[in-house]
Amino acid sequence: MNEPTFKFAGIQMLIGENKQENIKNAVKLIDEASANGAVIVSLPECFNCPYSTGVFKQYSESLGSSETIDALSECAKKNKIWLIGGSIPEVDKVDGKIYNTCFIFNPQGAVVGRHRKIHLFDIDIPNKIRFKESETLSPGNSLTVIDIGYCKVGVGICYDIRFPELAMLYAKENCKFLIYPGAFNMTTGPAHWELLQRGRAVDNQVYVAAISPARNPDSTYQAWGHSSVVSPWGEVVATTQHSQDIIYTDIDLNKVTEMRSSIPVYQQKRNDIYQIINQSSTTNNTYH
Ligand SMILES: NC(=O)CC(=O)C(=O)O
Repeated sequence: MNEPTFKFAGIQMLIGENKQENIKNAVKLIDEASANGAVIVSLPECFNCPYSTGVFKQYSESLGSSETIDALSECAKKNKIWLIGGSIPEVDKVDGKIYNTCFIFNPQGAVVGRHRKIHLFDIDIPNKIRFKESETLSPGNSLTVIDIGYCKVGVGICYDIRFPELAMLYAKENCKFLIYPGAFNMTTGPAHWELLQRGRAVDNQVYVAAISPARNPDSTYQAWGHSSVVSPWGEVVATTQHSQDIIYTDIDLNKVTEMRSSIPVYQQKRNDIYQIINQSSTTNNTYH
């Protein structure tokens, strides 16, 4: 077996209320990750604004007139890296709806993917946390698969990780690496963050990365942090605590092949009993 290995970096950045400062911080940390050899880098969910339904509209931007997208495009091009641009509140120029959107850039700086969070984070855990993204956001309707040359990568945003069907569809599309910019909190983070990543990784025999903001004591939403990468075997191969940090790991595609040949669940699926079907258009390559 001689599959390629490549370096991934996840940026666990501190996010505040000042959009320009957030963008500046993101660019500085991406430059650092690239200088340390990362060829693919991911930012966290809502990296240019506070994670709060009350402010998404005010911070929202559209492709074609977005200082955030322009800065990320320039940064990907300068560093010649693949960039999974966390997420930002995106307003659609045609329908006016706001989405929680991850823009993805190739090493030439072109937007090659746009993942709009499919499953909105609507939860109510009595006396702990109530959050309703659907108060201001609309859900996306398609999967996002990017071929980065080394392998195909499937992208989800935060709550999307709770839906095994999405990860299974990505595996069916032959993705070997799933990346979820996310922002779990102090209630769900300790309970589910790592468990879900390990579950998605082992079920689908893929690498899984989940990249969080750093915890900001001044924020109304306290992010769990603990950005991590999990191998197809289910081991946590990179992680951190809750402060600003960059995590690095070598994504060794031999590990995917080894796992798939030693425990061949894909050949053992009982498609005569159950099936998982993609009913969306897998990727939408026309952006406005
Ligand atoms: N923020 C999210 O979308 C999801 C989350 O925090 C959770 O599922 O828990």
